[in-house]
Amino acid sequence: MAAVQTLSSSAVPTPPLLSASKRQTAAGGKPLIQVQNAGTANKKVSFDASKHLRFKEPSKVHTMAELGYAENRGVSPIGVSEPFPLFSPDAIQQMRAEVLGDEVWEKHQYSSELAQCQLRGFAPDCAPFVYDAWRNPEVLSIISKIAGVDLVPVMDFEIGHINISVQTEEEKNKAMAAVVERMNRDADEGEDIDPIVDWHTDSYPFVCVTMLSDCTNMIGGETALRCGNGEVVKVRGPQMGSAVILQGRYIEHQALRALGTTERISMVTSFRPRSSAIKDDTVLTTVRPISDLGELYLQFSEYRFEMLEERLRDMNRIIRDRKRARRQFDTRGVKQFIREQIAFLEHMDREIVQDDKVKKGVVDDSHLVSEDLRQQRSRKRARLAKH
Ligand SMILES: O=C(O)CCC(=O)C(=O)O
Ligand SMILES: [Fe+2]
Repeated sequence: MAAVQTLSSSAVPTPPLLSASKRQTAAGGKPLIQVQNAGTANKKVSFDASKHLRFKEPSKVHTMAELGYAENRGVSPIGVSEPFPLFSPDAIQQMRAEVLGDEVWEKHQYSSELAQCQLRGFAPDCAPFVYDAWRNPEVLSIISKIAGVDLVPVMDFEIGHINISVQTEEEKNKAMAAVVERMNRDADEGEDIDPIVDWHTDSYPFVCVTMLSDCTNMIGGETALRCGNGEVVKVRGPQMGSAVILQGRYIEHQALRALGTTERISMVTSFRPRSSAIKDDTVLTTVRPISDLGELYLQFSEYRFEMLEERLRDMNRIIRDRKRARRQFDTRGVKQFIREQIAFLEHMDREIVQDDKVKKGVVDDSHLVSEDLRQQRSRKRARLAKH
């Protein structure tokens, strides 16, 4: 097992293993979660960047090169940022009130092998504040500057994806006791067997992970990243109102389990480059089994077809301009362009899997790049099958 280092300077203890623990989440029902401090959230508030932003630059961003990856692996040389303050406490309360409303839990809750409880696709209908926040030009400009590339939300369905982990006070204490007991037995295999979100690469180029829970007493809860050389490093998780930006399509990562708190609710919004000229390696592997398929396929097709329209228009302009300038037709260049667009369409055809072939909650292994993580996953499957 590779050594684990911490990228951040702050001393965050490693969340150790819990042998037989089962994180309690809302599988099916809505847990009791404190939604608001008296009154704020009942008022309908519109997102206003001048009131709701508390942005401060991250202390550091780590490049792909620093993580041991080639600079041209992704769509930007930036790999991951340290956590940075983004939204005001009022904004977070407003987001919590929208996200934790009954309608969202009834209509938009999903669960998969990778993560036990997620809320998805609710923002346009049920969470106008969340929806507007992530489409706000000032917010997009902040995210883009840190990411090193101009970004837009990948599609409406992915605005405000929520990962939920909740436990009662009693479960929290039990989990802590189990960890202490395990540490005494010194049985650290270096593997978090009950992470909040297991090892994966994201389906989309960039994510912004925003914390909606109070993490003052949280132990763990960081993001583990796998470097180019196989080493595992950790980035400090964000505090309430803070965020982390990660080029998650190109870096295997895992959201480590959090101890010492009764809830960890994170909001993960996914982004793609604004420019249609930049490659779009988006896949639907991790999201197909936890989505309204019709909605996901429609939005994926819509933005990819728009990209294609723009690319074709741009290419037409180029060939007409050459003609006007009395230059020869660029046969080689145009053929290359055609091949790239064929590959672009073939990629779409592969990602849009027939509805009856998609199993709810079941993710295959194509989101894992490294052989040892694939093996770790099959060991875990075997272990779960026994219980
Ligand atoms: O909850 C988090 O910290 C983010 C987890 C993650 O990597 C994901 O949802 O893709
Ligand atoms: Fe992720």
